[in-house]
Amino acid sequence: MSVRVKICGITSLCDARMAIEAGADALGFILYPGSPRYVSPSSAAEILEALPPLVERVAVLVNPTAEEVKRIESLAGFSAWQLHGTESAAFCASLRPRRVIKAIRPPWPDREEFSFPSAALLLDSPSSSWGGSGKTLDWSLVRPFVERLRQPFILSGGLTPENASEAIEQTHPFGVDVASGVELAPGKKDPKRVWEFVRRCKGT
Ligand SMILES: O=C(O)c1ccccc1NCC(=O)[C@H](O)[C@H](O)COP(=O)(O)O
Repeated sequence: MSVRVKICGITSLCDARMAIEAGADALGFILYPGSPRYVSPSSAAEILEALPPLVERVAVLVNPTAEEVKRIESLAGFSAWQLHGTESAAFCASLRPRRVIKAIRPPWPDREEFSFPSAALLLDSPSSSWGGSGKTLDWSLVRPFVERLRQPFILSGGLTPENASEAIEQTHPFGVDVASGVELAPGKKDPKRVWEFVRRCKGT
């Protein structure tokens, strides 16, 4: 099975279409106003409405309230919810039956904590910002942690077209996620790097 690829930090329809054409399985929209890749829920909604089917549409949030999730849900057709802050396992579980992707960073939390079936874990690198840091995760920390996980995991943190193959070989993720490694500038994707990233990840 080829590795699923999520291109994160999409801010325009043009970049969304380009990433899908390149072979991305999922697109991430950062609804956190502090991010240089911020897109408002209403702008994201316009992009989502113009997209073809069979593409995962991921809302990326930092410490949202349940009301905020409901408000965004009423505006835009997201298919998964990526939580990038300090959300508890109980909060993630409270969002069921929505599909939740919980971002975590080393030192890893107790693996039992996030083992409910609707969740995937996204392993990101330690950083002083919430995400999109471009810092590479120490891949040697991954296998010992994921060995007994019951759900799939997504590798992220400093992935690029140049290091993607090695990262996948070392960690065997279900999926990979990239933001800054395929950009011309924060919030603007580089088509050449997106295509090359997907090609390296899927081995095509
Ligand atoms: O990218 C951001 O600006 C961001 C801000 C706040 C929360 C999450 C954010 N990004 C989420 C992602 O899924 C990134 O792809 C992930 O952190 C990896 O980023 P990068 O190291 O730049 O590939």
